[in-house]
Amino acid sequence: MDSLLKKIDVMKNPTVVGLDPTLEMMPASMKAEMFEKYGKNPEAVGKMFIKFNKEIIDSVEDIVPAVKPQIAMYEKYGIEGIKAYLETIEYASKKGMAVIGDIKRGDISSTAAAYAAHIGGTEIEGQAFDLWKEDWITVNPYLGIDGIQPFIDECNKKDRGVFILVKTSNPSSSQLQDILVNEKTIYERVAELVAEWGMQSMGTMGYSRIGAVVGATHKEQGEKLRKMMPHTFFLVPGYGAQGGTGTDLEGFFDKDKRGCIVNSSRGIIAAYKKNDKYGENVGEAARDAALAMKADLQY
Ligand SMILES: O=C(O)c1cc(=O)[nH]c(=O)n1[C@@H]1O[C@H](COP(=O)(O)O)[C@@H](O)[C@H]1O
Repeated sequence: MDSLLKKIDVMKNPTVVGLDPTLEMMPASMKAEMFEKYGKNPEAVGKMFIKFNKEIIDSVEDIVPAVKPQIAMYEKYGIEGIKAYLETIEYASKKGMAVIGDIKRGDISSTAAAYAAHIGGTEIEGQAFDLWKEDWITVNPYLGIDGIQPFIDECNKKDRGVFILVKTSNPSSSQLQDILVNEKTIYERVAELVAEWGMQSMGTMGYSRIGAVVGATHKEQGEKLRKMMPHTFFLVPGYGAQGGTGTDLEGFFDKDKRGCIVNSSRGIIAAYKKNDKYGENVGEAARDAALAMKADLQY
């Protein structure tokens, strides 16, 4: 936790660039080059994603503290996609960026323990393998603490962290998360549990390594959750493409303007498509969009 907070402080920028590439997002010349070299197949798409992500990372590494690759975008292309996911993580880590693996796992304890290899690595005959190398991952709390504890244990051992879904950014999040039970919504109850679970794992800067996902599209709920969870760090998706703005997020931060890292994926990585002046210059457009986001958050 402390290292992510320090990176944010040093860069004076509480944002994370979401690496959610799609085939449709790839520049035409990159598509043509990779299809020509590898054929029209998953390998070509994997190579495009690596090249595209590296361009983005190179263009923002000095102004943005973290990236959040969304594993679904890579899993869509099978093993070749996963290779691109892993190479992206390795590249971002080498550049000193924090990596939040958006994997949203959650299952019974024995299965969660296997998924926890994302954080803790895996062991074969006494030999340790750190296969995934994410610093943080996202997890789903629907199964309760036995689906979460294996991740917390590995985070505590390896000095890594998790963000647990509390109030998600999507329009139908209210369908389950806002149901009232004994005068509290489900998401408030989850928030209480996440805050309690986080007490096992406090850093030295006032925040736990057990964080919460709170959507930028829910201004009032975010403000309420900040008050309910003073030691829980928030991953805040939903900025930009989903409608969240800087002013919506003022109450998500604490009084020192800490406590959040705000994600934008399409709004940054596909910014080149929004203005003809960029042509296929993915990196320059991403940098400009990342700087505009920082300014919008008044950092
Ligand atoms: O856990 C997440 O990151 C997440 C939680 C949530 O409530 N809403 C949400 O949009 N996300 C992820 O954040 C990213 C948002 O992408 P953009 O809408 O393109 O900025 C996607 O990878 C989503 O899967």
